[in-house]
Amino acid sequence: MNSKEEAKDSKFHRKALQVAEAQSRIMEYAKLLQMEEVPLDQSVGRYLAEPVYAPHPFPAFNRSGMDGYALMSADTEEAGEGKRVWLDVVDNIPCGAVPAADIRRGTAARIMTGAQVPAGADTVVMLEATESREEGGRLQVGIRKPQAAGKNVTPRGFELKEGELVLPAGRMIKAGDIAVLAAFGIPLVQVIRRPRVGIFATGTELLDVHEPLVPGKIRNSNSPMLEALVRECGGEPVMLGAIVDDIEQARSKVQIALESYDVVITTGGVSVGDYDIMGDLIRENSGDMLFNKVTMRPGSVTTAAVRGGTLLLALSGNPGACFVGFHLFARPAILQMQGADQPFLPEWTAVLGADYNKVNNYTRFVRARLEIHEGQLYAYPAVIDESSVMVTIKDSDCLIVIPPEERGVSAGDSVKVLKLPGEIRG
Ligand SMILES: Nc1nc2c(c(=O)[nH]1)N[C@H]1C(S)=C(S)[C@@H](COP(=O)(O)OP(=O)(O)OC[C@H]3O[C@@H](n4cnc5c(N)ncnc54)[C@H](O)[C@@H]3O)O[C@H]1N2
Ligand code: MOO
Ligand SMILES: [Mg+2]
Repeated sequence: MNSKEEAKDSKFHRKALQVAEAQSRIMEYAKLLQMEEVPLDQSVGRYLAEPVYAPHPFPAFNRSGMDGYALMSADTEEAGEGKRVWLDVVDNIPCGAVPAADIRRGTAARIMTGAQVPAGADTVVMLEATESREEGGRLQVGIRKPQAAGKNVTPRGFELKEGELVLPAGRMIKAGDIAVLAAFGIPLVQVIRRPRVGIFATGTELLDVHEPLVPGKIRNSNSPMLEALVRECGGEPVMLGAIVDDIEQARSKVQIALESYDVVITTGGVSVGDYDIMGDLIRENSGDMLFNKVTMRPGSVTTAAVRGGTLLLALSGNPGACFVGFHLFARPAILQMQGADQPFLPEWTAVLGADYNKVNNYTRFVRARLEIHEGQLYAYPAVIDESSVMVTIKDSDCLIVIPPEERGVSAGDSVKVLKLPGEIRG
C-alpha cells in the first residue's frame, strides 16, 4: 500500500487515547517561548517571565496610619482620669517629607497619614484624641489616655522584606500585580511573548460573516469563536480564512501556516467523511501524528500532529466539539508556551442541577451553567448539548465531566466540573 492508501485504510481504524494521554502528548511540544519586555501599562494579562523579588522593604519607612501626633508611648503612661500629658510639638511632618527631628521624652511631632514616623516615636495618636495649647510660646499637644506602642504605625518592611519573593514566574499579571510592580519602580516588565496562532477553517459550506445566507451554506462561526478563545488565553490569533474541502489547498495552507506561526489550529474535516480532508492530510504523514481519536465526547475525532516542531491541532468542525477540543488541547498548549503556572482548566466540584442520562463509553464534557445557591455551587447541563449544537456554547460556564458509565447521573450528585475562563453568568 502506498501512503495514501494506508491513510485511507487507517481512517476507520483509529486508536483512541484517553484525554490525559492526548494532552500530555501535546504538552511535550508546547515549548516555552522567548521573553520580551513590555511597558507596565501594557502588561495586564501577560505572563511573568521571571520572578520579582522585593528590591527594598515595603513600606520603605515606618509609616503613619493616621493624621495625628507621633510620640513615645512611655510618655503617656501618666495620662487618664482628667489628667492630660502635655508634650512639646517639635516638628510638622507632611507626606513626602523627612522628619527634621527625632522624638525624645516630652516631645511629639504633628504628622499626616502616610508620612514617615520620626525616630524615637513608637505610636501615633489621631488628631481627634488630642488637644493643643500654647504654653510660654511653645506649641504643645495634650494626650488624654495612655497609648499603646505600635498603634497607627506600619513598620518598615511590614508588607514585604527586602529580597522576599513577591510575584513568581508564570503568574498572569492582574491589577494587584501592576500595583506591586509600580510600587517597586519596575516600568518595564519581563513577560513571555504571545504565541502567534494561525487559524483556518475547512468546509465548502462555509460563508464569511459578511456574506448573505444562501441555500445549503452556513456561516463560519468556529473561526471567530477560535479567534476569541485564542485571545482569551493570551495568544495572538492570525486569521487565515476558510478553504473549500480540497486536500491540495489544505496541504499548502497547512505547510505555510506551520512555517509562519507558533501553533496552527484548524477546524473541520477530521472525521471519516468523503470530504474530511484534514484527517486524510494528517494521516498521509502518520509519523508525526500525535493522535486522531480521543475517548471523549464531543470531540472524539480531534486530531493532532507536530511538524517541524510546530503543533498542528485539527479540531472538529462541529461547533460543540471545536469548543471543547480547544479548551482541552489548544488552550493548555498556548498557555504553557507563555509559561503559565496553570495551563489546564481548573477542576471544581459542583452539585448536578438536573439529571443527565446520556450514557457513553467515552468521557463526556457537558457544557453547563454554574449557579450558587446558599453557598453551594450547582452545575446545570445545557438542555441541548450535542456536538453539532452551537447556540448553547454561549451559556456555558463550565464543562461537567461525566466519566464513562453504565447509567446516567442524577440531580443532587456531586460532579467534577472544569471551570471555563471568565465570570459565572448564573
Ligand atoms: N460515519 C461517521 N460520521 C461521523 C463520525 C463518525 O465517527 N463516523 N463522527 C461524527 C463526529 S463525532 C463528529 S464531531 C463530526 C466531525 O466532523 P468533522 O470534524 O469532520 O467536521 P465537518 O465534517 O467539517 O463538519 C461537521 C459539522 O460542523 C459544521 N462546521 C464545520 N466547520 C464549521 C465552522 N467553521 N463553523 C461552523 N460550523 C462548522 C459543518 O457544517 C458540519 O455540520 O463528524 C461526525 N460524523
Ligand atoms: O467528535 Mo464528536 O463531537 O465526538 O461528537
Ligand atoms: Mg466531517
